[in-house]
Amino acid sequence: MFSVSPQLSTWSFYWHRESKKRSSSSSFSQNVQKLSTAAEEPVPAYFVKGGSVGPVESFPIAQTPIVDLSLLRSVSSKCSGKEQEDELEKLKSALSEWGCFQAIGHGIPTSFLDEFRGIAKEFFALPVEEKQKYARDPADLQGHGADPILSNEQVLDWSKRLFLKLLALDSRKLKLWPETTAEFRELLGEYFKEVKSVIDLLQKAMARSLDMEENCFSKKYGDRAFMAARFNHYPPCSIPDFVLGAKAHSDGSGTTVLLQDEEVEGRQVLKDDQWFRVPIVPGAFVVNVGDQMQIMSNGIFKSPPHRVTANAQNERISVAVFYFPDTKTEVEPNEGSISEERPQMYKKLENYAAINFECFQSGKTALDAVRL
Ligand SMILES: O=C(O)CCC(=O)C(=O)O
Ligand SMILES: [Fe+2]
Repeated sequence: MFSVSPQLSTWSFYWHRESKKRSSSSSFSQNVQKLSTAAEEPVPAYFVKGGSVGPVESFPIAQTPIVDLSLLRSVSSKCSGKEQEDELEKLKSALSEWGCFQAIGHGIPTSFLDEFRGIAKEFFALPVEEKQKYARDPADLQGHGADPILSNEQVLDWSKRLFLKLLALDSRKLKLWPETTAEFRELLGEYFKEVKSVIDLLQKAMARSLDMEENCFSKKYGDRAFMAARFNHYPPCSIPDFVLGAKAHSDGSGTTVLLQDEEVEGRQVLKDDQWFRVPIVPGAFVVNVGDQMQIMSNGIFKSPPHRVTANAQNERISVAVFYFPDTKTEVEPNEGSISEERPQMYKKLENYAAINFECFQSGKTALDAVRL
């Protein structure tokens, strides 16, 4: 029905090891990019398998819950214990039914989010030669460009990305942080701090919503947790029904926090074999569970397949921040999520990104491969 590919950032851990093997497919990639940019028309390498995706309007709108993060902070004069319990319940049902929700009440001013989107738009609007200064090296994952191409059969995404690591601090490659707009570096540094504190709050709230010790998830991320930002740019596309801005995938992260375009829709989420359009909620983040949180919660929280449709008239941007456990910490279902009715579903594992990558190469789904 759909294929789930590993989220791009999970490839980073394998990039150096695998890059030598891929010189022929990376020249294929460059040729495809040149061809499609020159003609501004998607070439067949972008066509989704199985024909038309269908007109976007034919998909229902997702009634994903809206969770107010201000009610999840420790009980204060702002809310009663009962209000907090209700919001935790809403969070739990959102993550177990949809695997995602719209987060409001995060405390980050809308004006700051608008400014942040603005610098992303400014970057993508730069002339090709300017963006080239921040190009992804074929042997690396950080920088600007298209997704790495691992095989000639891979269907390409109608998008360009700027991928930058944020954590561990020593993995940042500042020379790839654009200097083209004066504030880019400063705003990204600020955005990182804000989103990190939202994620820290969420890890605790997710644990509490399952009646578990509030640090049981966060401590699994280890001393060298991995965090990265992916700025996505989806240009207009002349044949939107036959091309995807991002093909169906689940994120290999623990948690992903996404800032959507403020005007142009495009994200879809899969629930009960049906694709739904994710609406734009002004000032909200879309938060989704990644595969590793599905494992840590013993399958209670779902890592939802999602994708991005193409648009004939408008460009779209989004910024995803992924938070991953340290590759060396052991990830396994938390004890509190295992019971007689819900026996342990997943193995204890290290470096899920590696497993995800190997599975992708052999056409398997990583979450299935790590199931007991
Ligand atoms: O642009 C979007 O809405 C989704 C992007 C996404 O799924 C990703 O970057 O992993
Ligand atoms: Fe994603």
